[in-house]
Amino acid sequence: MIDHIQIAGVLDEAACSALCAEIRTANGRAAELLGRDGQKPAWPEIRKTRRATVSPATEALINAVLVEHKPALERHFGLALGQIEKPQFLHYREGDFFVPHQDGNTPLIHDESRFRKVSAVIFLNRQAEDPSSQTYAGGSLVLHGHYSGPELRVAMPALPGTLVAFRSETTHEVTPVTRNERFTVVSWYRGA
Ligand SMILES: O=C(O)CCC(=O)C(=O)O
Ligand SMILES: [Fe+2]
Repeated sequence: MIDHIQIAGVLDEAACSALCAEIRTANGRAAELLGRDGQKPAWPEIRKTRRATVSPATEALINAVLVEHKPALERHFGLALGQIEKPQFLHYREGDFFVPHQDGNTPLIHDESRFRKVSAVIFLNRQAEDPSSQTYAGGSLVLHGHYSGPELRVAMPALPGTLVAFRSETTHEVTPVTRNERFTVVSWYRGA
């Protein structure tokens, strides 16, 4: 079992569509590793995605959603959560991906990421194999089981408006997008 939680409907379909449109047209840049402002772009063999700069109102909307669902995550993971990191608004185009990685909370790495306890991803559009202008193919968020256990890979269903959260030390990846564009918002809850 890979500890995670899915909460459907944190944003409605209209809000998801509006967000996708805003991310697509907003200024953006190659996303970094760790998401630190001013950091040099990630090596393209590790992470390839565009990070958009959205309006303050949109950022406030997402912050409110992340705050609203914090108690459910605290109950699920049995953790007291504190600060929420600045959300990232991600736009994956064909060929974009993020190799298997951990977001933080690993005792081996002593950087900002050690404060991250729970990672959250909000899906903004739908993954589907049959072509439609509204959906994308590939681009699965796949959680990996702990290396010490049986080999386990669990793809998260990408439903617009669904929030998926997992412990930040969980290895996960985004497989390459093979058709169209994928939109997500990601953020991290730190320990209280
Ligand atoms: O876009 C996603 O589904 C996840 C991205 C991710 O793993 C990250 O930004 O650390
Ligand atoms: Fe991640």
